[in-house]
Formats: sequence, structure tokens, C-alpha cells
Amino acid sequence: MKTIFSPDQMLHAPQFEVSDGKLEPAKEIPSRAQMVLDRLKAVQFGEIIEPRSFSLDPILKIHASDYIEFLSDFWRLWTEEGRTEQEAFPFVWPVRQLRTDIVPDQIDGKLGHYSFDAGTPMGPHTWTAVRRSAETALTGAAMMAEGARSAFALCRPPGHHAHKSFFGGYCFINNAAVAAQYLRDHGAKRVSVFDVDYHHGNGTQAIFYDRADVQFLSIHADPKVEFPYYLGHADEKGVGEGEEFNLNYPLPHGTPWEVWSRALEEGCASIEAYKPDVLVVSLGMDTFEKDPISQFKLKSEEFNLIGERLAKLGLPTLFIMEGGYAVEDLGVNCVNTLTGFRQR
Ligand SMILES: NCCCNCCCCCS
Ligand SMILES: [Zn+2]
Repeated sequence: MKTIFSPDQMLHAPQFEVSDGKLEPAKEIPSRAQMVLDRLKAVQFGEIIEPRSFSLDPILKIHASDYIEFLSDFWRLWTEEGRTEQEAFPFVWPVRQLRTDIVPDQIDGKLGHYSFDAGTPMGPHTWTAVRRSAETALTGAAMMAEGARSAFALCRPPGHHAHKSFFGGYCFINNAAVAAQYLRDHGAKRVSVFDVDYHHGNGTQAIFYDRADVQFLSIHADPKVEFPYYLGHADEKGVGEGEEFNLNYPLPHGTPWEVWSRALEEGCASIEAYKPDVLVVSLGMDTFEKDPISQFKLKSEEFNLIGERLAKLGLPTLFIMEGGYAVEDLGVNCVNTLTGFRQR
């Protein structure tokens, strides 16, 4: 299994985030990718290659053009406001009864229009890193379309919280959604996206919610008690043609492997019934017992079991990295998953 990664993805280096009611040190930091790279090399897991270049077209199949234009142009607009010494935080959003049909001219109004949380600051090189992370996912998808049985797109910044037209949860471009669409455009009739990150993949769900050609499944902490709070309940089954092709498995804080693995089984059974041509796995390792911002109890050796179970589906599988904030253990937990998958 080959890994795809670009050092450009290190250029997004947030210093702070607003979470749990206060300014905290940022958790989605470049060293996350470094730890995974180090582990891949330490165990000689396989070749690590740089992503190909892509035009914006495959990204614009998923995200709105005004949103992508905003992301790519943002830092220039921010510096024109004379705000160069710090990273950019939104502080106001168009929630209930406020308008989203008009995008404000002023940069803070724009920033809130195109985001949903204050935990995802933008810096001078965010766009470069985000675009390369999406190209890492697209390169993995292209390799699968060209016949690879598996690939690992070491995406960072992650993507599963990003919607068509707004960012949040450390995510700007929905890497897994862009990859799934690319696969649909290059031979796959049906694609399953299985999100095993601790947090609900609200962005990926919303992007494919009315579609039958991409099945979305997510095992995650119950949104009644966990970020992203406002999507991810079990009654969200899809809409229109997409009815029944969205499957959420919300679980309580404290969930151990014994419980989590039952949801994994249910998800795998649904994927088998759906019969996709290819599987995209949104691979977050924040289900780990020592993750600093999460509250599931998976142990490092149980990540091997995730990989083994997914391999039993016998599908071409593209792994896309999402979360995981126990940085010291991230490399082991990520490579354990990929090792389990390959062992079969
Ligand atoms: N204590 C809750 C802080 C949540 N902050 C956002 C988490 C995004 C995870 C992305 S996988
Ligand atoms: Zn997460």
C-alpha cells in the first residue's frame, strides 16, 4: 500500500483554537503528519510519494466556487485589513433567522459566512496546505481508479467537517468527498464512505445526503454531547434519492472496543448490502483512549482489528486521514490500522 503526502501540507500551522469556551493551543498541528510519516518509515510500511497536481475542477465538483475563491483569496483580504500579525478567527455567524443569501463585503462578515466554528483559524499558508491535502486525496483516488487495491492519503489538514460552502472542525476542503466524487467520475458506480473518526463527519454527510450513488456511514460520539453537536443523529437517513444511504451510529462518551466494534460490524453489513465498487475510509484516530479532546476508549492494538475487519469486505479501499490528536501515539495507531488491513 502506498502513502501519499506533500510537505506543503505542513504549511498550515495554527497556534491557537477557541474550544471549551477559551483560547487553547491548537491541536491540529503539523507534527501530527510528521509522527505518521516517522512511523511509516520506522516499520518500512511502504513507498511514500508526493501528490500529483490537479486543477481546481475536481474540488469544484464538491465545493461552491465562491467558497473556494474565498479560501484562496482570504489572506490577501485579511492583510488589506491590516491584520497581518495574527491568524484569523471568525467570531460571528449567520445562525437561525439570519440571512445567508447575501455575503457581507467586510472580511469578518465573510469569514463568519464561510465557517461554523471558532476552532479553525486561517493563516498565511492555509490555502496552500489545504489544496495540497486535497491533491493528496485526489492522487489516492486516481491510483485507485488506475487499479490500485488500496492507498493511504496522509491528508492534513483533515476534511470531514467541511461542507460545500463552509469550513470548521479543523477542516476546509472535504478530502474524502472530493476523492469519492473523483472515483464516481472515473469508473465507480457506487462508492461507500465509512467515517470511523471519533467525531461525526457532518460535512461528508451533508454533501452526499440527497444521493444514492455515494453511501455515507459514520460511527461517532453522540452529537447530543460532542462536537459537531448539530448533525449526526441516528434518525438522519438521507433525503430524496439519498433516503436510506446515510447511516449514523452515535455512541456515548466512554465507549470501549466491545461496543464500538458492534457498530463497525453493522456498518460493514450495510456496506456489503450496498455493494460499492470502492470504499473510502475517513480514518480518524481520535477514538483512541488517550486522545486529549475525545472520550472513546479504543486501545492501540484495537486499531489493527479495525483494519482487519475492513479488509474482510474485499473492496478496493482508499484510506483518507482525518483526526487524531494524541500526537505521540498517532503514528502507531494509524499504521496499526493500515497494517491490520494489509495483514489479511
Ligand atoms: N472539546 C471540543 C472541542 C472540539 N473542537 C473541534 C474538534 C474537531 C475534530 C476534528 S476530527
Ligand atoms: Zn475527529
